[in-house]
Order: sequence, then structure tokens, then C-alpha cells
Amino acid sequence: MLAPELVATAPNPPVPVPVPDKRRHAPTWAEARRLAYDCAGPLPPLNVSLADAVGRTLTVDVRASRDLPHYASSAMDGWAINGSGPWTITTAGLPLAPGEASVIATGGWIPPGAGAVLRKESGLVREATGRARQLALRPDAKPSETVPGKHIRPTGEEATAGDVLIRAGTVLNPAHIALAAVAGRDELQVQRKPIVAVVLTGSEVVTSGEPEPGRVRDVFGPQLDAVISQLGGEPGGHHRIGDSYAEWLKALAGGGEGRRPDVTVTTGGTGKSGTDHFRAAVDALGGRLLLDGIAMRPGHPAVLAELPDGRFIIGLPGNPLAAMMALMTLGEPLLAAVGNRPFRRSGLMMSGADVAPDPGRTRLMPCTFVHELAFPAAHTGPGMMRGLAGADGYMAVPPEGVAAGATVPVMPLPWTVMV
Ligand SMILES: Nc1nc2c(c(=O)[nH]1)N[C@H]1C(S)=C(S)[C@@H](COP(=O)(O)OP(=O)(O)OC[C@H]3O[C@@H](n4cnc5c(N)ncnc54)[C@H](O)[C@@H]3O)O[C@H]1N2
Ligand code: MOO
Repeated sequence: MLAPELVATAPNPPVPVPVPDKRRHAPTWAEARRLAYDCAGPLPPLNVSLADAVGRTLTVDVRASRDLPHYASSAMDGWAINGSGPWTITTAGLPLAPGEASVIATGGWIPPGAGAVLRKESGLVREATGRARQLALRPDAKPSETVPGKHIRPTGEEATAGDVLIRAGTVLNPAHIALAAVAGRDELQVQRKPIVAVVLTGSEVVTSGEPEPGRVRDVFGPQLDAVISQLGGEPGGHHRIGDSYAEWLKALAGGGEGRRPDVTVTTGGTGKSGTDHFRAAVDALGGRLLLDGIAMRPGHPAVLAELPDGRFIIGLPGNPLAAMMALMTLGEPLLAAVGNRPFRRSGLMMSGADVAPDPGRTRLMPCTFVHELAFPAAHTGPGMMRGLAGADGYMAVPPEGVAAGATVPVMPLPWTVMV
């Protein structure tokens, strides 16, 4: 559905990102995406078992260390034969002299001297008292049944030693894993996925049932791990805190239970009220803000920070749609960079509707794709989920707006394009 402009570029090494200057305008949506990609470098690779390698990206070519198959084998149940018959049946698995045959099963090793395999349906065994059993070609069998090489799978038929079987950069599917097993591998070297922890804030948030007035049902807990996985991350656990500075500091410092995350995503607390502690906690931990606000709506208070230990922190605003648009803007490129994947450029689609100008900011509008046109969805207030739930992607409408029929940048949603 997306236009071919949705192309990828090669990963770049991380580039130094200047500390945001408060006097400067907030970066645009496009600048914020690029900055989130450029600020991070890929994690080192790791070796995993074949079972754990599916869906991961291979980092070194898998080559055949020897010919595949590594021995000539029978393609049929029958007899290995030497010559054109009749044959004397001898012990299986031993070299065959001219005029000898021995029983062989499909996949069985072809003994030295065997020139072909006669399949069971084409042979006739004659019992001979006091003598070895005799094998003959059935009168109705094709004469070609005994030509050299018949029903033999030769050595190296699938690959020659040194052939590249799976290229580095391949996202491994189950058949790749099976091929690696055929090549004798027990482990594969793959790109490590970033571990992404979530810190959910807000003392008004409840996690089950229908909340009282003044309380809200948590929209992030149920969806974030799935989205993180779809963006190429490995969910690293949830931590719920209230609105106190001490809780924020402890949560961002980490060091508690579980694996050390590469990225922490926080929800809420990006505003400038007394209960919004993101910036103060990052500062107290010696971290720096790489980005503080984006010229877009919704999601403008989004923040991106880096701690001295190299951990990235993405601060999502509390408003549900604003948070998810901020995650698409910052999380998608950051996880791509850390996961050694290319930067995803936006596609271009024709807008199905007029969208009015909104000077100074990009509007991120969940949209549906109908007959190659992108239509803004309904129910897309910053606090809503309904519009996003029915959307195919989101439009990034520039400040000057867009007329129906004109092209507009469009991005897929993580669940409409899997990584
Ligand atoms: N005076 C101003 N007030 C606000 C501004 C502003 O510029 N000046 N910006 C507004 C915008 S835009 C946004 S977005 C929010 C950002 O708020 P925070 O990131 O500080 O988030 P909170 O204040 O904690 O919560 C905002 C909103 O989101 C709800 N929320 C939080 N967590 C959850 C959750 N897990 N599930 C569902 N809903 C959640 C929370 O209850 C609030 O309604 O600030 C605006 N205000
Ligand atoms: O911009 Mo807020 O981020 O609309 O909800």
C-alpha cells in the first residue's frame, strides 16, 4: 500500500548529538526521527541456539563447511547394484563386486562399487536353496532403472564446500534454521535485540476494571510490550511508580531486579508541573537530554535522554495517543539503530482529504488506506485510542496542511509492517 519511496538506507555509526538549546525551536518531526536514529550505534552480536535464532538477524554468512549432502545416498528403498544384473544379494553395507547387490533404504549410504539403486518395485528376488538369493530386473521394469547413478543422490548436490548458504543480514525464518542444522551448526551469530524496560507513572492509573472518576485505566501496560517487540526490541519488564521524585529517581537509576535494559521507556511526567520529574531525575543521574520536545502534535512534550552508562531513556507523554505517536517518532528509529537496522524513510501517499494548516508543527494523524489514498481517522484526540486502533498508518501533515489529492508523508504502524 505504501509508495515505493518507503525505502531504507544503510545504518550509520552514532554521531555526536548537541545538547538541546532552549532558545532554538524544537526539532521537527523529521529531525527528531533522524536524531533518534543517529544518536545510537548497534549493539554487539551474540551467539544463540538455533531454536532462539528464528526472527533474528544473522550477522555473519553461514557457509557450507563441506559438500552437502556429505555422502552419496539412496533416493529409494531397494537394492544397491553393481552392473546391469542379474545380481547376487550380499550383506548390506559392504563394498559390492560386479554382479552383486545389497538391500538399501532411502537415505542409506551407497557402498563402494554400487553404480545405481534398483527400487523395490523393479526387482524380483529368487530364493535359491543352499545359495545366496538372486535379484533380477522385473520383466515389466524400465531398462533405464539400472543406468549408472539411477536413484542415487550424489554428494554435493545441494552445496559445495564454501558455498554461502545464508547471507549475513538475513532475518532468519524456520527454514533457514533447518538449513543451518543441515550444515552442522548448533548456534548462529545474530544481532542482539535491545532490551526495553518500561516505567509506568501516575498515581491515578488503575490496572483493571472500570475506574472511578479521577482515575484512568492504564492504556500502556497492555500494549507496550507487543509494540516494543514489533519495533525489534525485547521487552525487559514493567515497573509501576507513583508521582514522587524519589520513585522516579529509583526507577530510572535501575539496578534492581532483571536484566539491565538498553532503553527505558517512561510514560507520563513529561510536563512541567510539580509531579513531572523526568528531567530532574535524568539530571540527577548525570544524564543529558538529547531532545526536549518536538514541533509536532500530539506528542510534543516527548523527551529523549542518555545516561552515563549508555542507556537511552524515551520519555513519552501521558496522553495515550500522544504517547504512541511519540513512541513511533523516537522509539522506532532508536530501536532500529540499536538493532543495526536501516533508517526507515517515510512513504508518500495521496491524501484523501484536506487538512488545514497548523503553523509551526507537524500533525501526526492516524489514517486508513482506501484505494491508495490516506484518510485521516476519526477519534484521534491526544487522549484517545479509538482512532489508532482502526488505523493502517499515520500521516505526518506538514505545518502548511495538505489538500485532498496532494501527497503527504505516511508511515506504517508497527503492526502493519513487522520488523
Ligand atoms: N499547562 C500545560 N499543561 C499541559 C501541557 C502544556 O503544554 N501546558 N501539555 C499537555 C500535553 S500536550 C500533554 S501530552 C500532557 C503531557 O503530560 P505528562 O507527560 O506530564 O503526563 P501526565 O500529566 O502524567 O498525564 C497526562 C494525561 O495522561 C493520562 N495518563 C497517564 N498515564 C496513563 C496511563 N498509563 N494510561 C492512561 N492514561 C494515562 C493522565 O491521567 C493524564 O490525563 O500534558 C498536557 N498538559
Ligand atoms: O501534544 Mo499532547 O502531546 O497533544 O497530548
